[in-house]
Formats: sequence, structure tokens, C-alpha cells
Amino acid sequence: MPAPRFISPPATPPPSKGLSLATGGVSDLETRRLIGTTRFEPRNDVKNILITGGAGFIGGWVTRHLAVQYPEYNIVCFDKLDVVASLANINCLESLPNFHFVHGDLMDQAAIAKVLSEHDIDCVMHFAACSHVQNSFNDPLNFTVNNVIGTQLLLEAVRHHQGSRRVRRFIHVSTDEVYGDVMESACDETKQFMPTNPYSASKAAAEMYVWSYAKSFDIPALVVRSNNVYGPGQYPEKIIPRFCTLLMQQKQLTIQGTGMNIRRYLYGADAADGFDTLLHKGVIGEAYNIQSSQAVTNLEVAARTLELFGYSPRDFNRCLTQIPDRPFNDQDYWVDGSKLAALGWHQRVSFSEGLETSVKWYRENLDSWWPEASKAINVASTATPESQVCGVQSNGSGVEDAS
Ligand SMILES: C[C@H]1O[C@H](OP(=O)(O)OP(=O)(O)OC[C@H]2O[C@@H](n3ccc(=O)[nH]c3=O)[C@H](O)[C@@H]2O)[C@H](O)[C@@H](O)C1=O
Repeated sequence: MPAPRFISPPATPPPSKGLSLATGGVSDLETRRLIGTTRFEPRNDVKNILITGGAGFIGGWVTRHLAVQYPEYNIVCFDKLDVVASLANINCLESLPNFHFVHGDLMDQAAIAKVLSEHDIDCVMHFAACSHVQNSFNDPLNFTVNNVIGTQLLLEAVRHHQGSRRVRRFIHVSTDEVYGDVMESACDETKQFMPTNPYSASKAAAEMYVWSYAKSFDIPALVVRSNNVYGPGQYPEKIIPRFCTLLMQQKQLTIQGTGMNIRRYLYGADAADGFDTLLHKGVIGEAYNIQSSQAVTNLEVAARTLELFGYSPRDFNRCLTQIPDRPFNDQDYWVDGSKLAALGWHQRVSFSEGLETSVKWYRENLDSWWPEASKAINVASTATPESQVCGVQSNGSGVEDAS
């Protein structure tokens, strides 16, 4: 396989003047920290890219990355702006001539048909989904409606928009969770699906619709199954932003079960590079894992976050509280990412570096991104003694002495 051709950013960068955030302004430099690093030769068959869920977390990273790195493409972000999304994830793009935001819901068939035709969409990247496993135990049907029916409605709209075969690439965002627990050895993309929770079942079902529409209606689809993504812009329900938020509120970190479950973490910029690589080099009809080499237990995530908040190891136990585990908690998602690596993608950001950047970002931005974030903490988990304060002396680097 020849080495991929990375080309330098365009000679004339997209205009940075006027880049601003509702929350107070961000320089072009700052915006560039919230994108990936890759740029490929733009595709000839793609001009107008629809990103569903583009104001969400992973969708936001990809929207910013493509809008800034590829002034040749028009990037149309379609998002219903539910609680986990934030306009702050994309407001820095508002003055870019190649960026468009459409507020809409995949359940609204007319709205999705309209955006496809009005923007003459020829490429779809489908991120919109209910993504939080914990919530799927409480309201499984909501996950089926949004993730399965939402995907099918989008496929229907694309099928009808296909008259002149206008959509040339349909990139469907799935998850490593469709495989279920993968512990013994790394699995490639051919592994049988064994989803273990309603969220992963809904993502597996959505994928089945994508593959079936690819066969029945010639939708040019490829599928992406990524390890856990983290970084700035993630709603504080997932473990890392949740732990940052808890510590900012001087609360104990909640460990579900033993804390020995493993997750493999991928920083947002690396994920953006992965999607960029697949947009430009991925083969239609194929599925691709995005694998992180950074495997850590939940307890390690807690310890490293505490350290970054200035706690010393002797304080750790007092800063943790064990809470009941999920009904089922996959031990690991050990996927083999060599297929994507063969296209030239590699992970650039270590977990230490990404976590440090994330902690700093949450301390500076949480309140402006999600002023109601403390509610997320309560919604995200049940039966937690979170009212307890983390009563330890910190070394002065941020967490107040709660005693
Ligand atoms: C790839 C998928 O990643 C995400 O799913 P996952 O369930 O792995 O993410 P979480 O951040 O919700 O949980 C990770 C891990 O942390 C434990 N935990 C969480 C919160 C808390 O307060 N204490 C904890 O111990 C939890 O039990 C898990 O083991 C993503 O949400 C999904 O969309 C994916 O596709």
C-alpha cells in the first residue's frame, strides 16, 4: 500500500477575521487547536458535505476540521441541538463562507429532504445519535427511535435524493460497541456483532439498515467503528468530562463497579483525522475500526484526573466513591485498527497529553459551553452519594479545600 499523500494546507487559509464564539471570542489559533492535523487532496466527486449531529462532540470535531482544512468543500451542519450538543462547538466557524448551519431533526423527513436538495449534497457523514450507554438502560426505546429510525429516515431521504446518484459517499458513524466485549485479542472488522446494551444494539441495527440500503438501493456507504473519543466539547456525561465536572464541584469521583473495566481513548483531533482519512481514502462497502493504543482502566482515568487537579496519591481513596455498576459493563473493546492504519492514519496524541489539555479546557470552558452542566451530573448516574464533598487538601492547583 503506497504511503498516503498528505498535502500542505492551502496557500490562502480560510478567513480568520471575525471568528468568534458566543461566549466571548476565539482566535484562529485557538480554533486550530480544536481541529485535526491532516489534509488530503480534495475529492473530485465531493463538493457539498452534510454532517448530521455536527454540533455534537465527535461531529463537532469533524465539522470544524473539514470546514477549516478544506475551503474547497461546503460543510453543512444539520443538528437538532439537543442537550448534549452545543452551538459553542461550531460558532467559531460562523464567518467561514464554506460553513452552513441548519437547525433540524432527522425525524422531520421534509427538513432532511430540503437540506439535501437545497445544498445539493453529494456526501453525507452521519454522526447524529443518542450516544450515552448509561441513558440507554433507562430509556431504550428512545435509542431505537433516534438511532435506528433516525438512520433509516436519513437513508430514505438519500435514496430519493439519489435520482441522479448525487450522494457519492455515505459515511456512517457506528461504534466499537457493536462487537460487545472484546478482551482476549484484538478483533478486526469481520467479527460478529454481539451488542450488550440497548445503545450498542441500536447502533448495530442502524448499521444493518445502512448495509441493506447499500445493497438494495446502491447507497455508496462505508462504516466507521471507533474506540472511545474524548476531549474538549464533550458533554459532561461521559467519564472524562464528568470527572472534571465533579472535581470542579468538589465532589467525589463515582466509580461504577470495580473500576477495572478498560476503555481505549482517542483524542478528538485524532478522531477528526481518522474521519478525514476515511472521507478521502476509505473504500465504499468497507467498515473501518479506529483503534487507540491507549488502554486504561476507569480507576486509572480517575487517578490521572485527580493528579491533574493537583491531588496527591495519598488523597485518591478519599476522592473516590464506588457506586453500583451498570446492568452490564463491557470489560474492553480491543479492536484492531490496521485497516485504517494502512490508509496512513495514526494516533498522534497520547492519553497524558490529551487528558491534560482536556482538564485545562473544562476548567476554563465548562460553564460557558454548558451552564447547566451540574444537572448533567445528576442525570448521568443513579444512586450516587454525590452530595459528599471531596474533603481533602489539594496542593493548591485548583480544587478548593472542602474541609
Ligand atoms: C465507544 C463508546 O464510548 C462511549 O461509551 P462508554 O460507555 O464506554 O463511555 P462512558 O464514558 O459512559 O463510560 C466509560 C467507562 O467509565 C465508567 N464510568 C463512567 C462514569 C462514571 O461516573 N463512572 C464510571 O466508572 C463506565 O462504567 C464505563 O466502564 C460512548 O458513550 C459511546 O457512544 C460509544 O460508542
